[in-house]
Amino acid sequence: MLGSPSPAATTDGDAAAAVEVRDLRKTFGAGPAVLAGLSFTAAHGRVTAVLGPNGAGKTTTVAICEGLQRADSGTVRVLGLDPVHDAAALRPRVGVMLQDGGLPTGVSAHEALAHVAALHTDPLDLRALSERLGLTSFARTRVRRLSGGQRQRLAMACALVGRPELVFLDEPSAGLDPQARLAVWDVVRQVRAAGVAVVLTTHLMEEAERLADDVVVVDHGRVVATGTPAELTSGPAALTFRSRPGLPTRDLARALPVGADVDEVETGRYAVTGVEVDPRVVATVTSWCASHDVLAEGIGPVRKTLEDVFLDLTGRTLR
Ligand SMILES: Nc1ncnc2c1ncn2[C@@H]1O[C@H](COP(=O)(O)OP(=O)(O)OP(=O)(O)O)[C@@H](O)[C@H]1O
Repeated sequence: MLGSPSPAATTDGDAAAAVEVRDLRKTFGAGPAVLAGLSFTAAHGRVTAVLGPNGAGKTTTVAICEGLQRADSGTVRVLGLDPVHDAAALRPRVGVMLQDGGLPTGVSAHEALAHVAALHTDPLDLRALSERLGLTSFARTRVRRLSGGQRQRLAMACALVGRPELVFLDEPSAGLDPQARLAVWDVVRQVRAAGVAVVLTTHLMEEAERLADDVVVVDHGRVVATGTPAELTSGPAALTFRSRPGLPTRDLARALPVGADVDEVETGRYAVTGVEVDPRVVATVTSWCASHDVLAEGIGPVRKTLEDVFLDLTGRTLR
């Protein structure tokens, strides 16, 4: 099976987390704290997606877990080991896909992958892996001539070829076309099914929603929410409907139970929030519309998406 961890690999107890990060703090020079007490765990055999606005500290956190950077304080255990002191022991057990690829540029894509495979005792079958990730059509192309998306896929193959127990994927589908993205998601699901822990960063809410078992939302160097996508989006639904623009929303809110808010969320689209959407609330909105000669179309409850939750947690201001 694609991605089955090397039989030679040993796991430090199933109960222990694959990654355990406690109270990480990091400041670069005289700048503000990039990590301000960040803690999370990632479990074996699950996909953990780390989300956060630009500059939130995701890449820095992952780089510390990979042993590429050091925190000022806090603890990190990766497969029960210290990523800096135990780097040699972790190297064959952890796959890393960096945002900038970190690949040799003067060799062909196939040579680069074969080189990484040769560093491992029981690498995956290169042909099967290349086919899964669609590398075959550019296997003879020099890495420096690859497109961004081709390079991404090659970097992912290099991260997986050694049958790691844990793999870090930094924005694995950034810049990929829809076909390649689906191929990458399939591969992630396969390695998870083989028991591999996957920690990925992403800006794609759809990716997190469809792929992640656990989501960690980071902002300003701290974790602001964790949970499964279902848990994070399980809050009360909004009642939405379409009608003519400019309805007197305050007047409608006054007709509803205390705590209800009514907003025109986009031109001619309204959302009632702040109250449980029950039949009485729907009836109140409908009868208010009737008494104001307002036709409400498509009225019904709508659950929050992960993007709604993300924007609620991290705000709408550009970073
Ligand atoms: N080597 C460095 N020297 C100085 N500042 C740095 C360094 N590396 C990261 N930073 C700063 O740390 C902050 C967090 O960066 P990081 O790359 O971890 O964010 P991120 O959440 O991965 O963002 P993005 O989504 O844009 O990739 C940023 O403000 C960045 O400028």
